[in-house]
Amino acid sequence: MKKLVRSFGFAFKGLRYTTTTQLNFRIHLAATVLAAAMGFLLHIATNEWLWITLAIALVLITELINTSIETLTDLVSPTYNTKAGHVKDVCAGAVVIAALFALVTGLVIFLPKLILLVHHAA
Ligand SMILES: Nc1ncnc2c1ncn2[C@@H]1O[C@H](COP(=O)(O)OP(=O)(O)OP(=O)(O)O)[C@@H](O)[C@H]1O
Repeated sequence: MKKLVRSFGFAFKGLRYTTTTQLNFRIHLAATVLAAAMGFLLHIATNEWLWITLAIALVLITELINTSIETLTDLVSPTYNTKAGHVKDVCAGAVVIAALFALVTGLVIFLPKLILLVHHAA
């Protein structure tokens, strides 16, 4: 049990490190809060919550892995190296794919509801 608590402590240390050092992660967290607020305000359905949660998790997880691999790359290759560049670029590509998935998911779920809201208000 003590070991489990310690592991959670390390995991939160990693989350804190990423939050304090990575602007992109903070932006993703802000987007998470915005999406959750919109979800509550627009009363989205259970299956829509699942899609939004999946999109949020994918973006945050890829950003965490990206930060981890970036840090490791800097440790292994502090000077310029073409392969180190590729490693970082590929990781950044994974984050972009996740972010695009989140964008499409958000648009598909929120846009029709927002359009309806605007129509009703007009
Ligand atoms: N050691 C290196 N050798 C070759 N190219 C590198 C190296 N370090 C970085 N690069 C190139 O510069 C780009 C940006 O690297 P950097 O480490 O600044 O990532 P970043 O996404 O800006 O990180 P951060 O999220 O910390 O701002 C990489 O994607 C890669 O193309």
